[in-house]
Amino acid sequence: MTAGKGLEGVVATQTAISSIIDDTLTYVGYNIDDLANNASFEEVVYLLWHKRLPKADELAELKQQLADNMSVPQEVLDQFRTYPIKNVHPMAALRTAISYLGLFDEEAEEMTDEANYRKAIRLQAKIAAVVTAFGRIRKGEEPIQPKTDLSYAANFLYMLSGEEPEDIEVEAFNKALVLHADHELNASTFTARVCVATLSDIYSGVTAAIGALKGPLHGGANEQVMKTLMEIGDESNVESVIQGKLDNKEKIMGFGHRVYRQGDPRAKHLREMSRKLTKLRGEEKYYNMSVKIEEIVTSQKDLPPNVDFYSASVYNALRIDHDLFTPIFAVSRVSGWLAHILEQYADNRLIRPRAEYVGPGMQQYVPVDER
Ligand SMILES: CC(=O)SCCNC(=O)CCNC(=O)[C@H](O)C(C)(C)COP(=O)(O)OP(=O)(O)OC[C@H]1O[C@@H](n2cnc3c(N)ncnc32)[C@H](O)[C@@H]1OP(=O)(O)O
Ligand SMILES: O=C([O-])CC(=O)C(=O)O
Repeated sequence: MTAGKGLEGVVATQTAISSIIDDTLTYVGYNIDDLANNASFEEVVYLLWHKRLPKADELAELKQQLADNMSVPQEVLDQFRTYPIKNVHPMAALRTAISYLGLFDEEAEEMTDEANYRKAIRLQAKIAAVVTAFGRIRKGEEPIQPKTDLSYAANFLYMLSGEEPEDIEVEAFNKALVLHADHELNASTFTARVCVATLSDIYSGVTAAIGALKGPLHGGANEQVMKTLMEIGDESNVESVIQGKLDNKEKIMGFGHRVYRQGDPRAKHLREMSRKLTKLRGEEKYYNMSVKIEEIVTSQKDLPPNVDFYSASVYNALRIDHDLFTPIFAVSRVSGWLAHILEQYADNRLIRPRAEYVGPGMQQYVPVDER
């Protein structure tokens, strides 16, 4: 029997990295609420890659390795200045940059566990530098070198703005990174696993995953949520704009989910961060508009917000350009992609399902001048 068009409900592999059971999300058995409230992003990276939480010295070592590996070859930065068209989307630039980075990695084709782990560290470190450098270079600003004494979350914000972030900004950004790190067999992770199951290399797997994350039905939704908030503009317009979209059968970005039915457990953490940060900035309208949208969509369509919905107003309050929201998702999710890539290599089988043929029956070839 043919599976549903979107493979809904199909269990395509086994994983020990994360699970969604009865709308509860866990990373290696730890509830996402616990991790969001307590863990640093670096701890989560370690957890996903080693399937256990790090001891203090192991965490310190990983933090050091990430900080030490953030520099990016000059050639990768220089190519950001060469695009023939204006307004290249940062996800397109990121996809190219990660693929290009592979050309500077002496171990790119080395398939041992040790080499793959070293590449995972390099990719996790460099992706933050790539996204922040692109965000600056396109505005005519120079990239900023990371500070080795800052956390991963703080370094990202520092490399983007050039200013050391406040504690609350680091808290919000760290939480967002923790919440986006992994999510079972979502579309981009599945893409990464399919790619490396051919025994292709890590750079190919991550590049493919970035392409899948870019779309607005997946990671690209966070930028679209901000677009909706900007279009609404003012709290008084929420009802008319959202009702208009629903009447037109348009999707409201940041709502609905393929797996969650009662709601995405990550959304409440981002909602609370959005409340706090927008208040601090005197920009409560983005939070208030979001809450109103949630009320309308939940009551009319019975669709709760997903992780992308409140992350938009959080990143906006962190003064991040709207088209960098999805690259930030990739900065976090690469940790999950890498964990899944390593898990796939460890027990590999080519992923190659079948398709049910629904085209014409047998036909006779007719030469072109007789057609
Ligand atoms: C990190 C992430 O990837 S989270 C998801 C991010 N994506 C988005 O926020 C984009 C908006 N949401 C969507 O497009 C969808 O909810 C998806 C793609 C996430 C999940 O889609 P599916 O599991 O395929 O749900 P499906 O499309 O079957 O939706 C069921 C019904 O709800 C409707 N629906 C689903 N999402 C929305 C939405 N955001 N706004 C309005 N209606 C919606 C569908 O139109 C459909 O209605 P119908 O039965 O009358 O045709
Ligand atoms: O799991 C999914 O389909 C999408 C999602 O929420 C994620 O990737 O975080």
